[in-house]
Amino acid sequence: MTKTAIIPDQDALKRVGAQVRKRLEADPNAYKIPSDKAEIFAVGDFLSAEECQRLIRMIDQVAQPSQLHETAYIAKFRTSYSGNFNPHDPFVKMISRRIDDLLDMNPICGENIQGQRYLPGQEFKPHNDWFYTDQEYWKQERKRGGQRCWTAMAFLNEVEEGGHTHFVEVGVSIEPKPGVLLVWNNATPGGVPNEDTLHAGTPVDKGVKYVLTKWYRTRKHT
Ligand SMILES: O=C(O)CCC(=O)C(=O)O
Ligand SMILES: [Fe+2]
Repeated sequence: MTKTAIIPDQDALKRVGAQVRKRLEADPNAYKIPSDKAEIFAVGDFLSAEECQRLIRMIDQVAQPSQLHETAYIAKFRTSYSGNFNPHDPFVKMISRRIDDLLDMNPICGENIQGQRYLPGQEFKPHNDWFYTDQEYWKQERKRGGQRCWTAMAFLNEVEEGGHTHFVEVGVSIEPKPGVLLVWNNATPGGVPNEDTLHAGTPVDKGVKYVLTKWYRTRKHT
């Protein structure tokens, strides 16, 4: 007897994949990283130096109270500080909309933008941004917008040493450059969560690293 695996949100992943790909491929500012394993694009100067500074200050403000807490977390899976920006802040809204427009993504599918700060020694170990649909948490996430389709991540500063975004299976390691936005499809063109999007924020060896991340769902995020 043959068994056909059901891939949750496959049709939507396929459709949104095609929509965003079309937009990015037509954008002269979006550089496609050569790979047949995953669709990854880089957009230079997506954020101005002033915008990066302002976002860094916002991350520092929200990160302050958890500083003691976060040093105790070193050596775990995701050792950086992370927190949501205020989604009602006009400046955050403007940046968020600009990302929606760049990707031609429906704004209702976007999660709140997250800020992250990595101090020396901190990292985000290899992971996929898409959800494992055989896990307990999927029961919730399925109802909250479903599978994650695209990720947009911006580097906000120069890091003295380390802190790359390393796509382990694709074999590319991207060095933080302020204002650069990385965008990738978490699924294959056929709408299946793509194992080859496995990526890490490698340990910061020297300096501090600030990034923002916006994940998109295939359906309305709630
Ligand atoms: O900091 C990085 O380079 C990676 C961040 C990341 O993977 C994420 O926010 O999902
Ligand atoms: Fe990630």
